[in-house]
Amino acid sequence: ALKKRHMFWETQPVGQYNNHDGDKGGGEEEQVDGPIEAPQPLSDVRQEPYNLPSNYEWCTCDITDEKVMKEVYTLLTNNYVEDDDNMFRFDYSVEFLRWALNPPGYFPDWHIGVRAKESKRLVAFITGVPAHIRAHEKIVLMAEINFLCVHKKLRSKRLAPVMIKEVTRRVHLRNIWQGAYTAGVVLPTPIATCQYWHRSLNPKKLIDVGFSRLAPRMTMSRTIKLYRLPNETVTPGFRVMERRDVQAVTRLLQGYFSQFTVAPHLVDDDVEYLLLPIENVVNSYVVDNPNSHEITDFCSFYTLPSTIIGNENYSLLKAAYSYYNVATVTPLLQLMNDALIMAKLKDYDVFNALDIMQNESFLKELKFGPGDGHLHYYLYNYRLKAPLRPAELGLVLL
Ligand SMILES: CCCCCCCCCCCCCC(=O)CSCCNC(=O)CCNC(=O)[C@H](O)C(C)(C)COP(=O)(O)OP(=O)(O)OC[C@H]1O[C@@H](n2cnc3c(N)ncnc32)[C@H](O)[C@@H]1OP(=O)(O)O
Ligand SMILES: CN(C)Cc1n[nH]c2ccc(-c3ccc(F)cc3OCCn3ccnc3)cc12
Repeated sequence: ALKKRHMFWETQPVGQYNNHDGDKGGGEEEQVDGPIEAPQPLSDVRQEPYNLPSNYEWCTCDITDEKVMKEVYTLLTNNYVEDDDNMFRFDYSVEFLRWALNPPGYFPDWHIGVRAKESKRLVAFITGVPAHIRAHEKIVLMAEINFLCVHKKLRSKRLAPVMIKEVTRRVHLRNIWQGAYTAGVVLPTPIATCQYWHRSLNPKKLIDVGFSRLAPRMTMSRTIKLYRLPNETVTPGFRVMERRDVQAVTRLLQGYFSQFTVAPHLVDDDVEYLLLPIENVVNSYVVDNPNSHEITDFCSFYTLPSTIIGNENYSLLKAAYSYYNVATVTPLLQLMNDALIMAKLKDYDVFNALDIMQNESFLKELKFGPGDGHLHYYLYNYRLKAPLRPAELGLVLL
């Protein structure tokens, strides 16, 4: 069969199919894990931005500026990722975007926009945030790339490669040479391909909007009963995470991540920033053992609604996404069921999870159903000897 050509990606330091009959390049010599290209001297990095089509200009989007954030929000809510049937489109909120783009050590000039010179309208966007990511036993400072978006009216003009080269250039100027990203599309070359799963919390709404369908021989009332959850959690000591829990949660996470081949390397400041609860952005809970007062377990989910495209009764699908969860005493199944109970109490319609980490151990039993697509994980300028199984992945990108 004809192999799909990637005229841009074949020029990039990513895993390639060298000859196009599909067998892996690299021939006989042993593939080792590690950078594909060596770092360049900073004086060799292109100093000026890449050329944009005339009538367009680069801008740096200041995420502390309310007006700019509104423009970013509006571009994304109208032009960002849709599901395969174009029924839903991610609706990242302004608070969520500010949280996602502002982690400790962030670089303002990695929040890159493209504006039309005349109207000054924001027509494209791409972001990077720095993160320490461990691959096997190596901790590498990488750029996590996200929110690549070109306005629907400017698609298929090869603008995306320019955006990618520009963010790469700015990352290089900070002496960082690796990147990490995920996408629903297949590109050269995934380090892992994961499946997403959905757990209905409000089955009636999900069926009304066409997100899910009534199972054969099931009535609506039977379906509502099937997904019903108690209105309080069952684990003794289960409570909202507080600042005083940060050190304990960091220790739990570092221990938990050590089993995965690729995982974030989080320190207290990261945990405090990423995992302390923020209303409508991220919810996190600990199990504080009532006797020992030891923090033995942790679970979290983030808030990412989707616009329901063209439905007259509902405009928004309120979705919770499983984030990081560590169970050392409480069974993971019970901990995640408590997370579902909290999500239902907070009026989410659906709870989503990838089959990464140990998630496969609870998905079916907690009545998750498989989603209709995949999420592919990628590293830039870093080769892994072999692709990973989802269970070997400990990294969640927003
Ligand atoms: C050292 C640090 C390194 C940092 C950098 C690391 C790398 C970071 C990489 C970025 C990671 C982002 C992660 C992220 O944000 C999470 S994935 C979400 C991406 N965004 C969306 O899906 C929003 C809706 N779609 C759009 O806005 C456009 O369709 C986009 C902008 C996606 C493509 O615009 P377009 O008008 O439809 O297309 P052209 O401009 O004509 O360009 C076509 C070329 O773009 C390649 N393409 C398409 N989708 C891609 C995707 N999701 N990643 C990478 N490449 C993607 C495609 O394969 C082709 O190249 P090829 O000919 O070689 O096949
Ligand atoms: C990760 N981050 C980079 C955003 C992103 N980009 N591309 C994607 C493709 C799938 C998922 C995803 C990840 C986990 C999950 F449980 C469900 C998902 O998508 C459902 C299908 N869908 C797509 C859009 N609206 C609904 C996220 C993303």
